Amino acid sequence: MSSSVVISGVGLWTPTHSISNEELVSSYNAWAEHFNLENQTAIESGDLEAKPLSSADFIEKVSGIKSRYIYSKEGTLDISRMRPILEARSDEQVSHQAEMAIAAATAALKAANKTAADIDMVIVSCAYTQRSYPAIAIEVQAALGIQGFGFDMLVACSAATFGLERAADAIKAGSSKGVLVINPELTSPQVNYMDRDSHFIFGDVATAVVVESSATCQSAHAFDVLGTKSVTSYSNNIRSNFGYVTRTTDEDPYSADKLFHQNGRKVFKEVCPMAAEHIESHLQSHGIQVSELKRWWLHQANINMNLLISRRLLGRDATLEEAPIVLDEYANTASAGSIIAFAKHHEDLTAGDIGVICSFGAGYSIGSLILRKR
Ligand SMILES: CCCCCCCC(=O)SCCNC(=O)CCNC(=O)[C@H](O)C(C)(C)COP(=O)(O)OP(=O)(O)OC[C@H]1O[C@@H](n2cnc3c(N)ncnc32)[C@H](O)[C@@H]1OP(=O)(O)O
Repeated sequence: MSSSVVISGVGLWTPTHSISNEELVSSYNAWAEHFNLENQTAIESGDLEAKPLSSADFIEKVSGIKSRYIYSKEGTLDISRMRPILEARSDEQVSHQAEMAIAAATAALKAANKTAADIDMVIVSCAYTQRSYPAIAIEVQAALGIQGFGFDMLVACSAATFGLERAADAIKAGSSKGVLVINPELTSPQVNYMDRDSHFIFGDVATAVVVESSATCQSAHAFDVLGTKSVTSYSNNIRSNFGYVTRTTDEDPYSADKLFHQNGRKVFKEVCPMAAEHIESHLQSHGIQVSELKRWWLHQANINMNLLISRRLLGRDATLEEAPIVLDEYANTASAGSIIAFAKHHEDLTAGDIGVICSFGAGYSIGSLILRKR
Protein backbone atom coordinates (compact mmCIF):
# COMPACT_ATOMS: atom_id res chain seq x y z
CA MET A 1 0.00 0.00 0.00
CA SER A 2 1.35 3.45 -0.87
CA SER A 3 2.14 5.88 1.95
CA SER A 4 0.04 8.91 2.80
CA VAL A 5 0.65 12.22 4.58
CA VAL A 6 -0.39 12.08 8.22
CA ILE A 7 -0.81 14.39 11.18
CA SER A 8 0.66 12.27 13.95
CA GLY A 9 0.81 14.57 16.96
CA VAL A 10 -0.48 17.86 18.28
CA GLY A 11 0.80 19.96 21.19
CA LEU A 12 -0.82 22.79 23.11
CA TRP A 13 0.88 25.26 25.45
CA THR A 14 -1.44 27.42 27.53
CA PRO A 15 -0.16 30.45 29.50
CA THR A 16 -0.66 30.32 33.27
CA HIS A 17 -2.25 33.79 33.45
CA SER A 18 -5.79 34.57 32.33
CA ILE A 19 -8.10 37.60 32.29
CA SER A 20 -11.88 37.22 32.70
CA ASN A 21 -14.32 39.48 30.86
CA GLU A 22 -15.20 41.08 34.20
CA GLU A 23 -11.56 41.94 35.02
CA LEU A 24 -10.96 43.27 31.52
CA VAL A 25 -14.11 45.41 31.44
CA SER A 26 -13.49 46.79 34.92
CA SER A 27 -10.00 47.94 33.87
CA TYR A 28 -11.17 49.36 30.51
CA ASN A 29 -14.11 51.21 32.09
CA ALA A 30 -11.87 52.72 34.80
CA TRP A 31 -9.48 53.87 32.05
CA ALA A 32 -12.37 55.30 29.94
CA GLU A 33 -13.89 57.17 32.91
CA HIS A 34 -10.48 58.61 33.79
CA PHE A 35 -9.96 59.67 30.13
CA ASN A 36 -13.40 61.30 29.99
CA LEU A 37 -12.80 63.19 33.25
CA GLU A 38 -9.36 64.39 32.17
CA ASN A 39 -10.76 65.58 28.83
CA GLN A 40 -14.12 66.86 30.11
CA THR A 41 -13.78 70.35 28.60
CA ALA A 42 -12.83 69.11 25.13
CA ILE A 43 -15.60 66.50 25.23
CA GLU A 44 -18.22 69.06 26.33
CA SER A 45 -17.18 71.48 23.57
CA GLY A 46 -17.42 68.68 20.97
CA ASP A 47 -13.70 68.71 20.14
CA LEU A 48 -13.20 65.17 21.46
CA GLU A 49 -15.44 62.12 21.61
CA ALA A 50 -16.09 60.57 25.01
CA LYS A 51 -14.84 57.00 25.39
CA PRO A 52 -17.86 54.64 25.56
CA LEU A 53 -18.08 52.02 28.32
CA SER A 54 -17.65 48.28 27.71
CA SER A 55 -19.79 45.46 29.09
CA ALA A 56 -18.95 41.85 30.03
CA ASP A 57 -22.51 40.74 29.09
CA PHE A 58 -22.15 42.30 25.62
CA ILE A 59 -18.84 40.57 25.04
CA GLU A 60 -20.14 37.12 25.92
CA LYS A 61 -23.36 37.60 23.94
CA VAL A 62 -21.77 38.79 20.68
CA SER A 63 -18.64 36.64 20.73
CA GLY A 64 -19.01 33.66 23.11
CA ILE A 65 -15.77 34.75 24.83
CA LYS A 66 -15.71 34.51 28.64
CA SER A 67 -11.98 34.68 29.32
CA ARG A 68 -8.58 34.71 27.60
CA TYR A 69 -5.08 33.54 28.51
CA ILE A 70 -2.25 36.04 28.48
CA TYR A 71 1.51 35.49 28.36
CA SER A 72 2.17 38.40 30.72
CA LYS A 73 -0.73 39.83 32.70
CA GLU A 74 1.43 42.45 34.39
CA GLY A 75 0.67 45.95 33.12
CA THR A 76 -2.28 44.92 30.95
CA LEU A 77 -5.01 46.00 33.38
CA ASP A 78 -3.08 48.96 34.81
CA ILE A 79 -4.99 52.02 33.56
CA SER A 80 -1.81 54.07 33.41
CA ARG A 81 -0.32 51.52 30.96
CA MET A 82 -2.96 49.32 29.20
CA ARG A 83 -0.46 46.94 27.62
CA PRO A 84 1.48 43.92 28.91
CA ILE A 85 4.98 44.21 30.35
CA LEU A 86 7.41 41.75 28.74
CA GLU A 87 10.95 41.82 30.00
CA ALA A 88 13.56 42.66 27.36
CA ARG A 89 15.82 39.65 26.76
CA SER A 90 19.42 39.63 25.57
CA ASP A 91 20.48 38.00 22.30
CA GLU A 92 21.80 35.07 24.33
CA GLN A 93 18.45 34.33 25.99
CA VAL A 94 15.57 32.37 24.41
CA SER A 95 13.08 34.85 22.97
CA HIS A 96 9.54 34.99 24.37
CA GLN A 97 7.95 33.61 21.23
CA ALA A 98 10.52 30.82 20.85
CA GLU A 99 9.86 29.83 24.47
CA MET A 100 6.14 29.41 23.74
CA ALA A 101 6.90 27.57 20.49
CA ILE A 102 9.36 25.16 22.13
CA ALA A 103 6.81 24.20 24.80
CA ALA A 104 4.10 23.40 22.21
CA ALA A 105 6.57 21.64 19.87
CA THR A 106 7.87 19.44 22.69
CA ALA A 107 4.29 18.37 23.49
CA ALA A 108 3.58 17.65 19.80
CA LEU A 109 6.73 15.51 19.43
CA LYS A 110 5.73 13.51 22.52
CA ALA A 111 2.19 12.99 21.21
CA ALA A 112 3.59 11.80 17.86
CA ASN A 113 6.08 9.50 19.60
CA LYS A 114 8.93 11.28 17.80
CA THR A 115 12.23 12.94 18.67
CA ALA A 116 14.14 15.84 17.12
CA ALA A 117 15.98 13.31 14.93
CA ASP A 118 12.71 12.52 13.11
CA ILE A 119 12.17 16.16 12.05
CA ASP A 120 14.01 18.04 9.29
CA MET A 121 11.78 21.07 8.71
CA VAL A 122 10.41 23.60 11.22
CA ILE A 123 7.75 26.11 10.21
CA VAL A 124 6.83 28.82 12.70
CA SER A 125 3.57 30.08 11.32
CA CYS A 126 1.53 32.75 13.10
CA ALA A 127 0.04 36.25 12.92
CA TYR A 128 3.16 38.12 14.10
CA THR A 129 6.79 37.30 14.81
CA GLN A 130 8.55 39.36 17.44
CA ARG A 131 11.47 40.04 15.08
CA SER A 132 12.29 39.51 11.41
CA TYR A 133 15.59 37.66 11.72
CA PRO A 134 17.04 35.32 12.65
CA ALA A 135 13.75 33.46 12.13
CA ILE A 136 12.00 32.27 15.29
CA ALA A 137 11.80 28.86 13.55
CA ILE A 138 15.61 28.68 13.35
CA GLU A 139 15.90 29.57 17.04
CA VAL A 140 13.40 26.80 17.87
CA GLN A 141 15.22 24.38 15.55
CA ALA A 142 18.50 25.05 17.39
CA ALA A 143 16.92 24.77 20.85
CA LEU A 144 15.35 21.39 19.99
CA GLY A 145 18.48 20.10 18.21
CA ILE A 146 16.82 19.56 14.83
CA GLN A 147 18.96 19.08 11.69
CA GLY A 148 17.59 20.59 8.47
CA PHE A 149 15.94 23.97 8.07
CA GLY A 150 13.30 26.29 9.46
CA PHE A 151 11.47 29.41 8.36
CA ASP A 152 8.76 31.78 9.58
CA MET A 153 5.57 32.54 7.70
CA LEU A 154 2.78 35.03 8.44
CA VAL A 155 -0.81 34.54 7.27
CA ALA A 156 -2.75 35.97 10.25
CA CYS A 157 -5.65 33.67 11.21
CA SER A 158 -4.82 31.14 8.48
CA ALA A 159 -1.13 30.81 9.33
CA ALA A 160 -1.59 27.34 10.88
CA THR A 161 -3.59 25.82 8.01
CA PHE A 162 -1.37 27.42 5.35
CA GLY A 163 1.70 26.13 7.23
CA LEU A 164 0.20 22.65 7.43
CA GLU A 165 -0.41 22.70 3.68
CA ARG A 166 3.29 23.54 3.10
CA ALA A 167 4.22 20.66 5.44
CA ALA A 168 1.88 18.20 3.72
CA ASP A 169 3.29 19.19 0.31
CA ALA A 170 6.87 18.62 1.54
CA ILE A 171 6.01 15.15 2.87
CA LYS A 172 4.07 14.28 -0.30
CA ALA A 173 7.00 15.38 -2.46
CA GLY A 174 9.41 13.31 -0.35
CA SER A 175 11.62 16.34 0.31
CA SER A 176 11.07 16.14 4.10
CA LYS A 177 10.79 13.20 6.49
CA GLY A 178 9.05 15.07 9.30
CA VAL A 179 7.77 18.63 9.74
CA LEU A 180 6.92 20.62 12.86
CA VAL A 181 4.36 23.37 12.21
CA ILE A 182 4.30 25.66 15.25
CA ASN A 183 1.91 28.54 15.99
CA PRO A 184 3.17 30.71 18.87
CA GLU A 185 0.34 33.25 18.92
CA LEU A 186 1.58 36.09 21.11
CA THR A 187 -1.30 38.41 20.23
CA SER A 188 -1.48 40.57 23.39
CA PRO A 189 1.26 43.08 22.38
CA GLN A 190 -0.92 43.99 19.33
CA VAL A 191 -4.26 44.27 21.16
CA ASN A 192 -5.52 47.80 21.73
CA TYR A 193 -6.77 47.47 25.33
CA MET A 194 -8.06 51.08 25.03
CA ASP A 195 -10.45 50.20 22.18
CA ARG A 196 -13.88 49.19 23.48
CA ASP A 197 -14.80 47.33 20.28
CA SER A 198 -11.76 45.04 20.17
CA HIS A 199 -10.17 44.95 23.65
CA PHE A 200 -11.83 41.61 24.44
CA ILE A 201 -11.11 39.62 21.28
CA PHE A 202 -7.66 38.02 21.60
CA GLY A 203 -5.71 35.65 23.81
CA ASP A 204 -2.19 34.15 23.80
CA VAL A 205 -1.40 30.46 23.22
CA ALA A 206 0.96 28.18 21.27
CA THR A 207 0.08 25.07 19.26
CA ALA A 208 2.23 22.67 17.26
CA VAL A 209 1.58 19.79 14.86
CA VAL A 210 3.84 16.99 13.58
CA VAL A 211 3.33 16.06 9.92
CA GLU A 212 5.02 12.97 8.48
CA SER A 213 4.51 9.97 6.20
CA SER A 214 2.27 7.07 7.23
CA ALA A 215 5.34 4.91 6.55
CA THR A 216 7.10 6.31 9.63
CA CYS A 217 4.05 7.02 11.82
CA GLN A 218 4.04 5.49 15.33
CA SER A 219 1.15 7.44 16.79
CA ALA A 220 -2.03 6.04 18.37
CA HIS A 221 -4.03 9.08 17.20
CA ALA A 222 -2.93 9.76 13.62
CA PHE A 223 -5.00 11.29 10.82
CA ASP A 224 -4.51 10.90 7.08
CA VAL A 225 -4.49 14.27 5.33
CA LEU A 226 -6.97 13.64 2.50
CA GLY A 227 -6.68 17.14 1.07
CA THR A 228 -5.66 20.74 1.69
CA LYS A 229 -7.05 23.95 0.22
CA SER A 230 -5.96 27.58 0.68
CA VAL A 231 -7.53 30.75 -0.68
CA THR A 232 -6.86 34.48 -0.19
CA SER A 233 -8.89 37.50 -1.22
CA TYR A 234 -7.65 41.02 -0.40
CA SER A 235 -9.59 43.00 2.20
CA ASN A 236 -8.83 45.98 4.45
CA ASN A 237 -11.50 45.03 6.97
CA ILE A 238 -8.97 43.46 9.36
CA ARG A 239 -5.73 45.36 9.45
CA SER A 240 -2.62 46.33 11.42
CA ASN A 241 -0.24 48.94 10.01
CA PHE A 242 2.51 48.04 12.47
CA GLY A 243 5.79 47.50 10.66
CA TYR A 244 9.44 48.36 10.30
CA VAL A 245 8.72 51.22 7.87
CA THR A 246 7.02 53.28 10.63
CA ARG A 247 10.42 54.56 11.75
CA THR A 248 10.84 56.32 8.41
CA THR A 249 7.34 57.78 8.09
CA ASP A 250 7.57 59.63 11.42
CA GLU A 251 4.10 58.38 12.41
CA ASP A 252 3.24 57.58 16.02
CA PRO A 253 4.27 53.93 16.45
CA TYR A 254 1.60 53.53 19.17
CA SER A 255 -1.36 54.96 17.23
CA ALA A 256 -4.52 52.86 16.97
CA ASP A 257 -3.97 52.03 13.29
CA LYS A 258 -0.64 50.37 14.20
CA LEU A 259 -2.56 47.88 16.37
CA PHE A 260 -5.20 45.30 15.42
CA HIS A 261 -8.37 47.00 14.17
CA GLN A 262 -11.29 45.76 12.14
CA ASN A 263 -14.72 46.38 10.75
CA GLY A 264 -16.18 43.45 12.70
CA ARG A 265 -19.69 43.54 11.21
CA LYS A 266 -18.37 43.49 7.62
CA VAL A 267 -15.95 40.69 8.45
CA PHE A 268 -18.77 38.66 9.93
CA LYS A 269 -21.01 39.19 6.89
CA GLU A 270 -18.35 38.58 4.24
CA VAL A 271 -16.27 35.79 5.75
CA CYS A 272 -19.06 33.41 6.90
CA PRO A 273 -20.37 32.65 3.37
CA MET A 274 -16.81 32.47 2.01
CA ALA A 275 -15.81 29.91 4.66
CA ALA A 276 -18.99 27.83 4.18
CA GLU A 277 -18.52 27.72 0.40
CA HIS A 278 -14.83 26.91 0.86
CA ILE A 279 -15.55 23.90 3.10
CA GLU A 280 -18.36 22.64 0.84
CA SER A 281 -16.32 22.87 -2.37
CA HIS A 282 -13.26 21.32 -0.71
CA LEU A 283 -15.32 18.35 0.50
CA GLN A 284 -17.04 18.03 -2.91
CA SER A 285 -13.69 17.89 -4.70
CA HIS A 286 -12.92 14.78 -2.62
CA GLY A 287 -16.38 13.24 -3.12
CA ILE A 288 -17.31 13.78 0.55
CA GLN A 289 -20.77 14.92 1.67
CA VAL A 290 -21.08 17.51 4.46
CA SER A 291 -23.26 14.99 6.33
CA GLU A 292 -20.28 12.59 6.46
CA LEU A 293 -18.25 15.02 8.63
CA LYS A 294 -17.85 13.76 12.18
CA ARG A 295 -15.99 16.84 13.39
CA TRP A 296 -15.51 20.48 12.42
CA TRP A 297 -12.38 22.00 13.98
CA LEU A 298 -13.26 25.57 13.03
CA HIS A 299 -11.35 28.82 13.49
CA GLN A 300 -12.31 30.30 16.85
CA ALA A 301 -13.14 33.97 16.28
CA ASN A 302 -16.76 34.16 17.25
CA ILE A 303 -19.27 31.49 18.31
CA ASN A 304 -21.99 33.03 16.14
CA MET A 305 -19.75 32.81 13.05
CA ASN A 306 -19.15 29.11 13.69
CA LEU A 307 -22.87 28.44 14.20
CA LEU A 308 -23.73 30.34 11.02
CA ILE A 309 -21.16 28.47 8.92
CA SER A 310 -22.30 25.02 10.08
CA ARG A 311 -25.98 26.03 9.75
CA ARG A 312 -25.45 27.07 6.12
CA LEU A 313 -24.00 23.66 5.33
CA LEU A 314 -25.96 21.33 7.61
CA GLY A 315 -29.31 23.16 7.58
CA ARG A 316 -29.19 23.12 11.41
CA ASP A 317 -26.84 24.19 14.20
CA ALA A 318 -23.86 21.87 14.67
CA THR A 319 -23.70 20.35 18.15
CA LEU A 320 -20.76 21.15 20.41
CA GLU A 321 -19.59 17.57 19.86
CA GLU A 322 -19.58 18.11 16.07
CA ALA A 323 -18.05 21.61 16.13
CA PRO A 324 -16.26 22.10 19.46
CA ILE A 325 -15.85 25.63 20.84
CA VAL A 326 -12.75 26.65 22.77
CA LEU A 327 -13.05 30.42 22.46
CA ASP A 328 -15.10 30.72 25.65
CA GLU A 329 -11.87 29.86 27.53
CA TYR A 330 -9.16 30.93 25.03
CA ALA A 331 -10.84 33.79 23.07
CA ASN A 332 -9.58 34.34 19.50
CA THR A 333 -6.01 33.04 19.33
CA ALA A 334 -5.49 33.95 15.65
CA SER A 335 -4.25 30.89 13.71
CA ALA A 336 -4.06 28.59 16.73
CA GLY A 337 -7.82 28.44 17.40
CA SER A 338 -8.74 25.55 15.09
CA ILE A 339 -5.63 23.66 16.24
CA ILE A 340 -6.60 24.06 19.92
CA ALA A 341 -10.03 22.64 19.01
CA PHE A 342 -8.27 19.75 17.24
CA ALA A 343 -5.86 19.20 20.16
CA LYS A 344 -8.66 18.97 22.69
CA HIS A 345 -11.18 17.07 20.58
CA HIS A 346 -9.68 14.34 18.39
CA GLU A 347 -8.87 11.33 20.53
CA ASP A 348 -12.49 10.12 20.74
CA LEU A 349 -12.82 9.69 16.95
CA THR A 350 -12.64 6.15 15.53
CA ALA A 351 -10.86 4.81 12.43
CA GLY A 352 -12.46 6.12 9.24
CA ASP A 353 -14.09 9.18 10.89
CA ILE A 354 -13.69 12.32 8.78
CA GLY A 355 -13.17 15.85 10.08
CA VAL A 356 -12.19 19.23 8.69
CA ILE A 357 -9.85 21.87 10.12
CA CYS A 358 -10.80 25.29 8.72
CA SER A 359 -9.41 28.76 9.41
CA PHE A 360 -10.74 32.10 8.20
CA GLY A 361 -9.70 35.67 8.89
CA ALA A 362 -7.46 38.57 8.00
CA GLY A 363 -6.26 38.81 4.42
CA TYR A 364 -8.94 37.57 3.88
CA SER A 365 -7.45 34.09 4.11
CA ILE A 366 -9.21 30.73 4.33
CA GLY A 367 -7.47 27.37 4.72
CA SER A 368 -8.78 23.85 5.22
CA LEU A 369 -7.51 20.31 5.70
CA ILE A 370 -9.71 17.23 5.36
CA LEU A 371 -8.57 14.57 7.83
CA ARG A 372 -9.48 10.90 8.28
CA LYS A 373 -8.71 9.04 11.51
CA ARG A 374 -6.37 6.11 10.85
C1 LIG B 1 -4.01 40.93 17.86
C2 LIG B 1 -3.95 39.64 17.06
C3 LIG B 1 -4.47 39.78 15.64
C4 LIG B 1 -4.44 38.47 14.94
C5 LIG B 1 -4.54 38.59 13.44
C6 LIG B 1 -5.91 38.79 12.94
C7 LIG B 1 -6.64 37.51 13.04
C8 LIG B 1 -8.06 37.72 12.62
O1 LIG B 1 -8.35 37.82 11.50
S1 LIG B 1 -9.18 37.81 13.88
C9 LIG B 1 -10.42 38.91 13.48
C10 LIG B 1 -11.48 38.25 12.75
N1 LIG B 1 -12.61 39.02 13.00
C11 LIG B 1 -13.74 38.47 13.18
O2 LIG B 1 -13.86 37.28 13.08
C12 LIG B 1 -14.79 39.43 13.55
C13 LIG B 1 -16.13 38.94 13.25
N2 LIG B 1 -17.06 39.86 13.85
C14 LIG B 1 -17.41 39.76 15.14
O3 LIG B 1 -16.98 38.85 15.81
C15 LIG B 1 -18.39 40.78 15.67
O4 LIG B 1 -18.66 41.70 14.66
C16 LIG B 1 -17.90 41.49 16.93
C17 LIG B 1 -17.86 40.50 18.10
C18 LIG B 1 -16.51 42.07 16.73
C19 LIG B 1 -18.86 42.61 17.29
O5 LIG B 1 -20.17 42.11 17.30
P1 LIG B 1 -21.36 42.91 16.55
O6 LIG B 1 -22.62 42.24 16.90
O7 LIG B 1 -20.99 43.00 15.11
O8 LIG B 1 -21.31 44.27 17.30
P2 LIG B 1 -21.00 45.74 16.74
O9 LIG B 1 -21.80 46.02 15.52
O10 LIG B 1 -19.53 45.94 16.64
O11 LIG B 1 -21.57 46.53 17.93
C20 LIG B 1 -22.97 46.50 18.35
C21 LIG B 1 -23.19 47.61 19.33
O12 LIG B 1 -22.50 47.32 20.55
C22 LIG B 1 -21.56 48.32 20.84
N3 LIG B 1 -20.33 47.71 21.41
C23 LIG B 1 -19.20 47.35 20.75
N4 LIG B 1 -18.30 46.85 21.60
C24 LIG B 1 -18.86 46.88 22.82
C25 LIG B 1 -18.43 46.50 24.10
N5 LIG B 1 -17.21 45.99 24.32
N6 LIG B 1 -19.28 46.66 25.16
C26 LIG B 1 -20.50 47.17 24.96
N7 LIG B 1 -20.98 47.56 23.77
C27 LIG B 1 -20.17 47.43 22.71
C28 LIG B 1 -21.28 49.01 19.52
O13 LIG B 1 -20.86 50.33 19.70
C29 LIG B 1 -22.61 48.91 18.82
O14 LIG B 1 -23.45 49.95 19.26
P3 LIG B 1 -24.46 50.64 18.21
O15 LIG B 1 -25.39 49.54 17.76
O16 LIG B 1 -25.10 51.69 19.03
O17 LIG B 1 -23.60 51.13 17.07
